[in-house]
Amino acid sequence: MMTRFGVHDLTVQFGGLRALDQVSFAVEPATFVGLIGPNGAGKTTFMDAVTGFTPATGTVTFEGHDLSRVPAHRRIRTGIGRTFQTLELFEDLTVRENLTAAAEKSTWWSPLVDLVRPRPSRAAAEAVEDALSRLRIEDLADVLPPDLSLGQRKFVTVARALALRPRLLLLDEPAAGLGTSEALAFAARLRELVEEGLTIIMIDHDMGMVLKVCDEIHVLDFGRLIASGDPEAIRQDPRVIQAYLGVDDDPAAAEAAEAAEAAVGPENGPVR
Ligand SMILES: Nc1ncnc2c1ncn2[C@@H]1O[C@H](COP(=O)(O)OP(=O)(O)OP(=O)(O)O)[C@@H](O)[C@H]1O
Repeated sequence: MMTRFGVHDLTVQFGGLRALDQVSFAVEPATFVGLIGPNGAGKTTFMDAVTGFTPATGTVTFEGHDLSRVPAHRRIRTGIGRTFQTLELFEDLTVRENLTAAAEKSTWWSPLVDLVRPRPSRAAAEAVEDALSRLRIEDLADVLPPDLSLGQRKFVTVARALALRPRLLLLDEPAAGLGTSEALAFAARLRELVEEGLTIIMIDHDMGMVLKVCDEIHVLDFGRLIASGDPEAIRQDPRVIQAYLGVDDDPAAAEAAEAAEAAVGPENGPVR
């Protein structure tokens, strides 16, 4: 089977700080990948390097193509989508209009097209309806963002990324701020997208959730990949436990360590 996505020796240097240090791994299609690590480990930098938002050395390959020299806006067109930690939507546009704005791939001639045909293309309109139905949020199509709950906003943010029909989706803390059960329900919906063929790489601080829904997990610490494996292997990996327990003056790390410990029980196997 062709590897859908891979990074090799991916490295990002910010002045004297090596935020990402020779990270290499491959991801097979339709896999749910978790990317975890303590604060400042380099997780967001990884997403930025993959999508071309930050300069990096090493290689990024996707579906047989080397994207390393491809600029950020063109990487999106190759089928890589992402969400950001901030949930910014156009607050005076409805959910459907927000998705449509994202789905319309702009080109140098699109302002001219807008003059003669100021309506979404059929392909974009279809992609929007498809994204709404895949996340089962058709009922939110005409709602304005200020009227959305936090949980609904999370779904809309993912739907907006789906409206560009990505085959690989990078999610940066998509469930942040949700309560445990709401986060798990949200992750279960993401899991369904993976079952339908989408590949997802998700950053999240909620170690318990990542261990429950992901097929494989990569752990970063100080920019280095310190462990890779399935949830069971990650649970038991001493370097992972050390990375989380080692930074005990960091409340988020302490919280993650507690979640990791709580997730060790046999009743916490992966949900499928
Ligand atoms: N533009 C930048 N310039 C300089 N240093 C940066 C820049 N962006 C990130 N860093 C540093 O790079 C390191 C990795 O940051 P990054 O945001 O990728 O970590 P993270 O794992 O996503 O952390 P968090 O869990 O807090 O979001 C940190 O030490 C951060 O301070």
